[in-house]
Amino acid sequence: MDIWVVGTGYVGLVTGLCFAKLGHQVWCIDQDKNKIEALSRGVAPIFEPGIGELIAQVQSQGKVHFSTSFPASVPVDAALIAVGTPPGRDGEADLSQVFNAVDNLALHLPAGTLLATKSTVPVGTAARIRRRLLELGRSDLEVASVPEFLREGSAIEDTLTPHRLVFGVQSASAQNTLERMHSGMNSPVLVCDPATAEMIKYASNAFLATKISFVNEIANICERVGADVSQVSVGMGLDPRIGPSFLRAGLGYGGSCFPKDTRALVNIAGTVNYDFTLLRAVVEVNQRQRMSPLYRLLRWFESLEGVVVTILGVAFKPGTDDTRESPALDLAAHLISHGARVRLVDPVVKTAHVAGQNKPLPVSQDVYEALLDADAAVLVTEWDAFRNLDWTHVKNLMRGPFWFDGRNVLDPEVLEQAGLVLSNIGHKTRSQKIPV
Ligand SMILES: NC(=O)C1=CN([C@@H]2O[C@H](COP(=O)(O)OP(=O)(O)OC[C@H]3O[C@@H](n4cnc5c(N)ncnc54)[C@H](O)[C@@H]3O)[C@@H](O)[C@H]2O)C=CC1
Ligand SMILES: O=C(O)[C@H]1O[C@H](OP(=O)(O)OP(=O)(O)OC[C@H]2O[C@@H](n3ccc(=O)[nH]c3=O)[C@H](O)[C@@H]2O)[C@H](O)[C@@H](O)[C@@H]1O
Repeated sequence: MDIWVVGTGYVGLVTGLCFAKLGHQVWCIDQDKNKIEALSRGVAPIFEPGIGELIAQVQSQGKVHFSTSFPASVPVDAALIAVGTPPGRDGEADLSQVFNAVDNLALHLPAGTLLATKSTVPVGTAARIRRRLLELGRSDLEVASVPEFLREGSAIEDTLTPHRLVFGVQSASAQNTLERMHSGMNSPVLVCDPATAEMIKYASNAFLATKISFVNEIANICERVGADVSQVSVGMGLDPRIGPSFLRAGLGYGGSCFPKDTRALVNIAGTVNYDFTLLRAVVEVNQRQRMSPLYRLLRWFESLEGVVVTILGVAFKPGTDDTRESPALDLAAHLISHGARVRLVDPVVKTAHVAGQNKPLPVSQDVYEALLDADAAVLVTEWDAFRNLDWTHVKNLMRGPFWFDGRNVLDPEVLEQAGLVLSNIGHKTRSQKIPV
């Protein structure tokens, strides 16, 4: 099949490459000239495991093409919209990129082509797209919703072998086009109407976010009653009705999707006069959770004026260079506003945009250099590179012994043997010095 993918970000690029790997002819179209130039030279504009090799493979087979404009006289069976849907002022999804893409596609797609959204869009967007196409005199295009469920860091595997495919369609021919497009993927398929498909995407992200905020609340209570949240999670997860995933307590969820999609769903509910009380609480808990290292540091130092704090991890999770809504950036901004001197270290992120700073902050790639003369350290992102440090060397490098493990991946005993003091989330504090 001939497929156009509009938007070559974390979703569009991986989607386009994976369809090319499945044997389709794919055009990846993006308005960002730098991205397209890099991709045309075989250079990935994002960090994602395996992406460089996949670009090389499908480019050498002539299966993928990159362009800033819509190709003329090129056949196309389906166009996928994978542009951004960032949060607007009240948390609602800003659909300007989506409708810009729709307007452009309306000028270029031949009659009968399927136009499907991969972007996460509010319920009712497919209907709005259909109305927009009618205004533009394009009632001859099919509209569908094919939400994307990939995770950054395992995006290629998630795309080639998804846990499920959701086809939100209104006609047998749209369903047929999507089935041909995804043939080769051995995944369960749910066929439904577009509004239901759009809701499945938001409901899934909101539910996962709810699990995370729930376990974080449990963690905070564990600290106060002397229980161990890691074991609580294991114990809960052994029940197949609960399952073990998304029960890792920590600094809460970040990234380009959970924070924005939870707020967008609260907003969607509001537009139909429904107060999504539970999800509002999930969002609030997440925001509060991010601040736990700040409060712990304030109790340890009393004042943070001039205190040097090293933040380990700037990406919102390991395996990606994405810093959107990363807890590290929030924490850095708050520490700086309390007078602390913040150092950042991450294996792949090179600079960080921290609120209140007029230029991006540098991010070191050398963890030992970043810890030299630090008064305290906070692990925010659980990159493997931070798990097995030479702790005696770390102790000798640092000016103070205080560590906060925001992801519960460090062994308190090992750090204590090296003379460090470790505080983490949801465990009884071993050192009397650390108040909960
Ligand atoms: N990042 C993720 O892990 C996932 C994201 N999603 C959803 O997928 C959508 C895209 O997300 P990302 O790929 O992360 O965004 P992104 O910001 O990385 O990429 C969006 C791309 O679209 C391009 N673009 C914007 N308007 C355009 C237009 N009119 N024509 C051509 N190109 C245009 C931008 O230049 C950019 O390269 C969002 O709705 C997001 O919620 C869904 C599942 C996973
Ligand atoms: O819509 C999206 O964009 C995507 O959002 C998430 O994927 P992603 O944001 O890449 O990352 P996750 O692995 O889900 O982690 C999200 C955040 O939750 C945090 N998390 C995750 C799991 C957990 O147990 N605890 C926890 O705090 C992570 O640290 C991270 O900050 C979903 O998992 C994908 O299915 C979805 O497609």
